[in-house]
Amino acid sequence: MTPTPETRSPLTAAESGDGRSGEPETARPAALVLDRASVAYGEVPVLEELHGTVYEGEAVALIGPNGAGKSTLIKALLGLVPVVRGRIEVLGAAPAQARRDVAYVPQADTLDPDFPVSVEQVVMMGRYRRIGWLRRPSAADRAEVAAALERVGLAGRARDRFGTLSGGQRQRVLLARAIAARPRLLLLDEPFNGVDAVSQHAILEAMNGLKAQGASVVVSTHDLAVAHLACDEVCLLNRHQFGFGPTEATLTPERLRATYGGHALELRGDRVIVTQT
Ligand SMILES: Nc1ncnc2c1ncn2[C@@H]1O[C@H](COP(=O)(O)OP(=O)(O)OP(=O)(O)O)[C@@H](O)[C@H]1O
Repeated sequence: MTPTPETRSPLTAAESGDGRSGEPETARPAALVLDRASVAYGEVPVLEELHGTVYEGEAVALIGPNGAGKSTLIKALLGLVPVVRGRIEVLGAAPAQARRDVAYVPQADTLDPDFPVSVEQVVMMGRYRRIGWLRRPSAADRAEVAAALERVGLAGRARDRFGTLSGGQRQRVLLARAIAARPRLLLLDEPFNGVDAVSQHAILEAMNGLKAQGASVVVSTHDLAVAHLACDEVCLLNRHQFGFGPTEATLTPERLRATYGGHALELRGDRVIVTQT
């Protein structure tokens, strides 16, 4: 018998938690299809045999230890790291072809806080792909920027210098920049790292708002509460896939322990704490 894609994962199909291994439950188009995909920077794949689907208007949490390959998967969705086996489809196209409709908020804040630029100017950067670099932003572009800032709870800070904001607020500005691009798919790499509770709440609200508008979200996180509060699906990763499916059914202590492999792991409330590496 030819093994199903799930049985090639470290856990069997039944264990993998893919509650949707049969036909999709929804008629909505797929935003993201992983079809036994392996991803590699060079010869040796960093990620192998990923398999699952995320539909439009849904969010998926990528959960796994440091070095599991979460950022690599996000880069593969942007077409920056090659798929060497299988297939990844983003918004019905190859990842590199879908870039116009995908927005990305990277893990580390790559914008120098000392760079003399206002919050509004940072968010306007998200519009340039649509406006073109040579045209001046229109009133409609400024309205988009204002709406994006409103969505992340920073409506009153448009004129402030970016560098004067707290780390959590800067993260929200970068999220607003991504929202202003009107993405159909938003990729967030560890957006909650080192972020205060108010910013965390604002980011979650913004994610839910985008989903309500039909956009899809991929978010890497160590925080299981994020998965429960804002994600329909989880993808448990540690070089292989240890589960992909509806959040409640997939996030079991057994699967989390398997995902975190050789690390001593504690589940404190909704957080995964790696106590020993
Ligand atoms: N540009 C690169 N070239 C070669 N290998 C890389 C490159 N970037 C990352 N890797 C390797 O790929 C593996 C997965 O790294 P990745 O950053 O995707 O993990 P992660 O799950 O995002 O971890 P973290 O939570 O620490 O950011 C690691 O072994 C890493 O060393």
